[in-house]
Amino acid sequence: MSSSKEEDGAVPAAAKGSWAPFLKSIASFNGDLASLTAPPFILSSTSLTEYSGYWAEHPEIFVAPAQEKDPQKRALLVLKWFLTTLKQQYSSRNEKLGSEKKPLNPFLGELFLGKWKDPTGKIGETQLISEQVSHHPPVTAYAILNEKHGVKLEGYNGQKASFSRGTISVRQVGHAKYHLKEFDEDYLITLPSLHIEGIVYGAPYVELNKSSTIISSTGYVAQIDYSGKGWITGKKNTFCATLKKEGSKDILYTIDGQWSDGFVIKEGKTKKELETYNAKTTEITPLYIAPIEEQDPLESRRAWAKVQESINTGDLETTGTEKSKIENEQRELRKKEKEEGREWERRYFTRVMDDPVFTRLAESCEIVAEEGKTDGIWVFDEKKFAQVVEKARTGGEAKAEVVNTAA
Ligand SMILES: CC(C)CCC[C@@H](C)[C@H]1CC[C@H]2[C@@H]3[C@@H](O)C=C4C[C@@H](O)CC[C@]4(C)[C@H]3CC[C@]12C
Repeated sequence: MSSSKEEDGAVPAAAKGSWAPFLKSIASFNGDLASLTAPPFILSSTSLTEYSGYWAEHPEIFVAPAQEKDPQKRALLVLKWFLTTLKQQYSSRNEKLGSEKKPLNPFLGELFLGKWKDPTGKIGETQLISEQVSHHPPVTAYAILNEKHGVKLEGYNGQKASFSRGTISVRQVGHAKYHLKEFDEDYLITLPSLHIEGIVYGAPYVELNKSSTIISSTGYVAQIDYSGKGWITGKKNTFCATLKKEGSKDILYTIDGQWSDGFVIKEGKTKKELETYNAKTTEITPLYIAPIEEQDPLESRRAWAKVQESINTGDLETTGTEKSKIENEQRELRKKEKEEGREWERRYFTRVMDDPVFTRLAESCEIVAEEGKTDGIWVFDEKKFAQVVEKARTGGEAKAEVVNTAA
């Protein structure tokens, strides 16, 4: 874990009294991030269901592999896309809001829906479907679809946390699958574990740990090793990735850099520089979502509207009251379901015990055993999706759209 003097005094003066008791409380933390009572200045008004959108904030990079005929170069483009998502996933709150924040804990069935439009017509529309498929333990499932290029990303994500030596360590449970229709090609993406730095200074930020992997059905394996700023050497958010053919020691490509800053792609043998990527200057495409009044009552921004407004204005009393209203409503729903002997029907996802694509690709890495612990695998249910699309079509629910301006 790193430390620096510049982080001293990061806790806002008015909040200083609440940070020490918070530090004490996390020392006896039980691993359930949702149950952490964080001081108000560290609360975000964004629900965790929104985080699924970080996978495709550069739609042109998301669909680029679909336009590449060479399987080796395609595997490289998938790795490149994955690396470009890291800045958004893990440091965007820090940059926008001044520090990492604690997101709103989504309720079961919560939805976050949107699309990235494409006025050029070259990329086509990319659609986001994110749904909270479990509340205890919290699990968010997502699908990101681009019909024009036949690209589909689906996955799910939960977190297991622990506290030791002044930091919160988080292991991500779940995985993502990237599918290219034209080549009938799949990529299994494992999720990096992370820890929160800067907690003692009241300026939390995320650092990624160890390594993660991308395995393709065409036999390419990418390994990404993460490291951070140490006491003496190293830069924050550093990584070093390699792409190899499965079973071979030859490195086809290397990609090195800082995921929050930029990286360089080089050819393995010759070390010839092929491309550089600047994470700071590459603009994101804003997600378009329906205006609140036209959203489904289960959609995140509509359901949490009052809580979000009160967090943003610092009205703690209303935050508490409005949050309790949602929690009580949820408790009532679960009670009723139990009495009636039924389970909440997920709108877009289904839990399966065996996913052939996952099993085939996971065989060559260590994640199979881990997945067993998640009590099944959440998959995007095309049938359910088709039914929702049909219902919207016949019901004539044309939704107007606005730019997503939230932090
Ligand atoms: C700030 C701290 C004191 C409270 C703890 C907040 C904790 C629950 C947050 C902090 C970072 C969050 C990660 C976030 O970095 C990015 C992602 C990637 C996304 O695809 C899935 C969610 C996840 C893992 C967030 C989970 C909630 C975390 C750990």
